[in-house]
Amino acid sequence: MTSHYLPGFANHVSTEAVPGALPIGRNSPQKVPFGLYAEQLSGTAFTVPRAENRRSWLYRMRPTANHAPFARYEGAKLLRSGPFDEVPPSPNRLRWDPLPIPSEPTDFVDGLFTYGGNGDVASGDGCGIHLYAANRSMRDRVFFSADGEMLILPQQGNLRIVTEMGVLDLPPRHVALIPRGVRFRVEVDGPSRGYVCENYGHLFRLPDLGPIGANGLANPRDFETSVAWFEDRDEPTEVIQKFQGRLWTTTLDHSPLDVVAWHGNLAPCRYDLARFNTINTVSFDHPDPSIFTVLTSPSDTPGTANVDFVIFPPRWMVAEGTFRPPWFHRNVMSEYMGLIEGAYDAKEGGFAPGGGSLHNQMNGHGPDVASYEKAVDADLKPHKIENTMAFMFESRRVIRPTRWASETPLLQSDYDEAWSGFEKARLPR
Ligand SMILES: O=C(O)Cc1cc(O)ccc1O
Ligand SMILES: [Fe+2]
Repeated sequence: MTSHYLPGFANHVSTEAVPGALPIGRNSPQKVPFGLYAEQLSGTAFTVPRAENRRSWLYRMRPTANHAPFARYEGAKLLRSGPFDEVPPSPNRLRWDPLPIPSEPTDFVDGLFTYGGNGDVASGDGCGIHLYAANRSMRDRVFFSADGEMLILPQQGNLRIVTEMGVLDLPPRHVALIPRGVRFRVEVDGPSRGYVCENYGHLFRLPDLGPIGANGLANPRDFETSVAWFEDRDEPTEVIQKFQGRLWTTTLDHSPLDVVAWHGNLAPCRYDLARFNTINTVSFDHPDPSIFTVLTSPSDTPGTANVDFVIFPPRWMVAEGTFRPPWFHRNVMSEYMGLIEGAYDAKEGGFAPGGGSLHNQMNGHGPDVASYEKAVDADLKPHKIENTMAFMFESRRVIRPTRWASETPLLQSDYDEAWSGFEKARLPR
């Protein structure tokens, strides 16, 4: 199996795995080539403005509609959805050690652990924040979320995400975006761990660039969209769906990854975070982290994101007369952070790849004592931060941890110590 890609973010593309499979000039001809079945998959309401409208037409070997009833699925026991009301949301700064790789055979679906989230799947806003830890590929089963699109960030292990609309190879430092409803299986090549943002709200899009201009940050051409690929496999295949926060299962007598051709602007894509054109100060002061936004899911209030996906990539630090790491702050937005590799410049210890932290609305955080002292004493020569890739899911709504995330021994009980022991300022007498 080879994977190929088409360049661009949310472009209108046409792709066929068998020449002649894609109808020309109309979406739903009386007779589809080869007896394929035409199916529209919409990601936005039909009548949203054209610039926001996302949908694709799929041409498949059997209609999706042909299935037995779904019954409740009892795996993935720690997967949760909004509303997140198992425990009162904590104002405390929380940090978790890396999620261990399971010792039992576990695939991507059963290896999903929800740390928290906000909003509500029923009203279509907010997000769920999950980690996965898996050691085997999904076999004879596929998954989809009817509750939101899934942003997947591997931290350890290469993923191959085999979807209805093509194949994405996804090593660490890449991100994949799988539209709501698209069925996929995740194949692993060994112990695998990573982060998932399940976005219940408006679809992720590239942020506006304002005075930055027409280029910069994540450039559209660097997103890679899958091309049509299918399997003609008449073997029992389980379909697990997440619907209104719960998992459901049914079994088909064939693989539903049978889309021979498709066209449209709603499709899985991937992006190599190394392509991010990082923009930062060349004078003084540490900019607001919005300068590092890769993708944003807007809310209905302009500039106030349902979720921003933000990265802290390798970059030159050149600011003069400046405290260079992130400053102390209390924000109206809430922040979940994870680490793909290396270390983060605001934390000298305790924030490890595969771990995570949560800093909720109005609760003070910033550099720990050790990174503060190091930065205050630093010789401010140009300096390159290398071998690092932290990220943030930042949201207008408080991120409410799940019961599991609030009670797991992975939660660091001493996290507040990161900010204890700062010397009192000395005022002139
Ligand atoms: O480390 C954090 O808390 C994230 C963060 C980074 C930054 O550069 C500025 C503000 C901010 O919240
Ligand atoms: Fe922060």
